[in-house]
Amino acid sequence: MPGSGKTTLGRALAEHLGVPFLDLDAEIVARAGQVVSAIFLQHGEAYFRQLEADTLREIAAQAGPLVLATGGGTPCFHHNLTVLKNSGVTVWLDVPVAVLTARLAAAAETNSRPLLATSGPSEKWLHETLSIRTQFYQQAQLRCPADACTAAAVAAQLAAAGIALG
Ligand SMILES: Nc1ncnc2c1ncn2[C@@H]1O[C@H](COP(=O)(O)OP(=O)(O)OP(=O)(O)O)[C@@H](O)[C@H]1O
Ligand SMILES: O=C(O)C1=C[C@@H](O)[C@@H](O)[C@H](O)C1
Ligand SMILES: [Mg+2]
Repeated sequence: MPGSGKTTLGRALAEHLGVPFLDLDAEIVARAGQVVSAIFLQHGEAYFRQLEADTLREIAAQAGPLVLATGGGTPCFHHNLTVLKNSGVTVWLDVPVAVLTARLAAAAETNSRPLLATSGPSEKWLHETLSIRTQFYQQAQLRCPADACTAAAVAAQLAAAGIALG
């Protein structure tokens, strides 16, 4: 979900594991030459979802281990969850709406997320969206609850499950 800590944890996990980190939204922005909000505004969500699906498939086809922070909606469109499952270990950052709301509000206050400051997801949107998306998120191989979303905790889950990267 937006604000669940994908970028923060993803970067830390990549460092912990000694592999590169990629952020799918950032890759989409680099390809499109436009920020995500501008892609949505100018071309609409369907266009963004196609770009997201295409970019994901390009990354999945790359050789070499990496940690990928997806967008919040990525696993819910264009059979992307199958692509993710077939190419790596999937991790669900299971963070309650109350925590997401507090984090997103704090981030908007610092103005680091100008879009959220004006039209970011409301608590209502977060509730409705999480309830629709849970069916996808819960298919992740690993689940990391909000209070245990650390790189070391995920690495320990990977080790306990006998999953080696490479
Ligand atoms: N485990 C955590 N505990 C407390 N705060 C956290 C944690 N992880 C991330 N945060 C904070 O929550 C906010 C959102 O984190 P982050 O940007 O990593 O989330 P995201 O899932 O990548 O968001 P987005 O959907 O915008 O890409 C940031 O202000 C970050 O500092
Ligand atoms: O949750 C979502 O649907 C999204 C999350 C962002 O990471 C972006 O991928 C985009 O804004 C859509
Ligand atoms: Mg992020």
